[in-house]
Amino acid sequence: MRGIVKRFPGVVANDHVDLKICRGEVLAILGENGAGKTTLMNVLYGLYLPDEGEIHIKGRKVLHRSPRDAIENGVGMVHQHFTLVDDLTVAENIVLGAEKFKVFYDLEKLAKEIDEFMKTIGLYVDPLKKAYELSAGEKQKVEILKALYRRVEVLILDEPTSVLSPIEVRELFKTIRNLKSRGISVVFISHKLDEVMEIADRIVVMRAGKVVGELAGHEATKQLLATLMIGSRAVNIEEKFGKHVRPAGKLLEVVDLWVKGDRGEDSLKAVNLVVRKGEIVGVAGVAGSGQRELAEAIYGLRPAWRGRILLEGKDITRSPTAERIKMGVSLIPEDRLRYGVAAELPVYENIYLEKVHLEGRKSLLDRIGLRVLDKKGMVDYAKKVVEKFSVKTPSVFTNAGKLSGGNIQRLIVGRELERKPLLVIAGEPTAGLDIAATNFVRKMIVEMSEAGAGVLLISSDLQEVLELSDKVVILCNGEVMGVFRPGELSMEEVGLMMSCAKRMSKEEVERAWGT
Ligand SMILES: Nc1ncnc2c1ncn2[C@@H]1O[C@H](COP(=O)(O)OP(=O)(O)OP(=O)(O)O)[C@@H](O)[C@H]1O
Repeated sequence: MRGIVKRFPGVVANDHVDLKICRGEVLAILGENGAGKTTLMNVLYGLYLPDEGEIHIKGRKVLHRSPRDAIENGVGMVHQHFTLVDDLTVAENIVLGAEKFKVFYDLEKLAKEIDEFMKTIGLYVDPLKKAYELSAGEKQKVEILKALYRRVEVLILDEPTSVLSPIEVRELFKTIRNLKSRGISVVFISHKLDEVMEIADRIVVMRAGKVVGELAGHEATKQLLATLMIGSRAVNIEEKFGKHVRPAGKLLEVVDLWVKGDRGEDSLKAVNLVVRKGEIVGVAGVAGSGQRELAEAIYGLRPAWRGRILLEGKDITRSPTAERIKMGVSLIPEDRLRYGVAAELPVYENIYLEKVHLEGRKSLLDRIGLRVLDKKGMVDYAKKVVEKFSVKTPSVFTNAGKLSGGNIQRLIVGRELERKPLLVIAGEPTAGLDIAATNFVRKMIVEMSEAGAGVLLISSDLQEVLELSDKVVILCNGEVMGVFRPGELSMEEVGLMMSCAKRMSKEEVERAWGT
């Protein structure tokens, strides 16, 4: 890629970028939120036409007007948000849209063909499973297989590990090494320095739309990478967050909670849970163990068919979400693009969304159902949140969907924390955030708890859960496997519980909640 320039209203996302990708290498692209990584790869993948610059593949100048052009030229991309069709099988998803795909086909024959294809690649998912039955790791495998089926030679993975459990990350790395040995080039976008240093042959660092540094994987140190990414500003890459407050009375109590998942299965079974004022309770588990359903049930987005949810002793099991918000419950949803923002609304309206519930019915007009919004007040408030949480956006009038992934996350975290909730349900609050923003959000969460709020911290980053939480609960298959304080169990025991291979007795769990 030579001299790539891509401008959006108010920002130069890529500012004369040169980038070389060699055959059979793993190239990592690092950079702070909004540095321009995804834009550059979207240009390569034909999602955006650059304003200036050229792309050459194997010495030939190409023009990628659409992903179809890119795929034809051997470039594939797996986005952070998967694009599989839920109701189709793995085999159908892999061939869907490929040139060889026919409208009429024999599913069994197709499955057999795909079965063989997967075996030659060394990457396997049951071809007859429906996409909705797959775990995040399996979905990602299917996305990779989909690209490989189209014979791509360059595979772009945008933050591929942010949705994976530690075991799935190991598997992905095995896959990447396997692809490399077959001469396929992998572009790896990530914020996790350990992962980048482990897997990358070469690392390119971007800052404010420009490439500011390049080094070989084996030369990299965390400090070096952080300095390149952030420039002269100092950043503490291993910042620790100690908590100095003792949890007080019960804030949230979940009693014998049973909740159905999207497919009617029991995704939470007899879950008991207590969050005290000033306490951070971490929820750990392999993705898809019931974490999302737990968050949604407490926030009122998913009904409980058995059990009770109490907030400060008041039964809110059947209360609508709006009422829970008024009572001080706040949610940072894990699927931020789908549930976190209204992409077509400007930043300021997104920030104000929940405050509308909070302010109640003030005027007469309000009471007859006509709400008068104070636009200047909304804009001023949004500006304050944007500044405090360093949301990078051309202005508060820009549509939220136009922000980079990390900046959307900052917006949501800012909106939720700024209204000083009583209970914060934080789903993957630091996924996709750069080092500075991760530190900032962790610090905010600790500060909120120190100010007396209760926090339910749901995170697939086990290190994060162990570091921040007063107590940790492990979910597997929708059941509580254990409750403990960080340090009380070995990592091995934690791992066994995460895979349902070990569970604490009922009495032990009850005792742990009681303390
Ligand atoms: N479709 C778009 N319209 C307007 N602005 C955009 C669009 N896509 C990206 N931008 C802007 O371009 C800049 C670079 O965004 P990009 O998504 O490439 O960053 P990134 O390095 O991938 O960040 P992150 O780590 O947060 O995902 C940001 O300021 C973003 O707001």
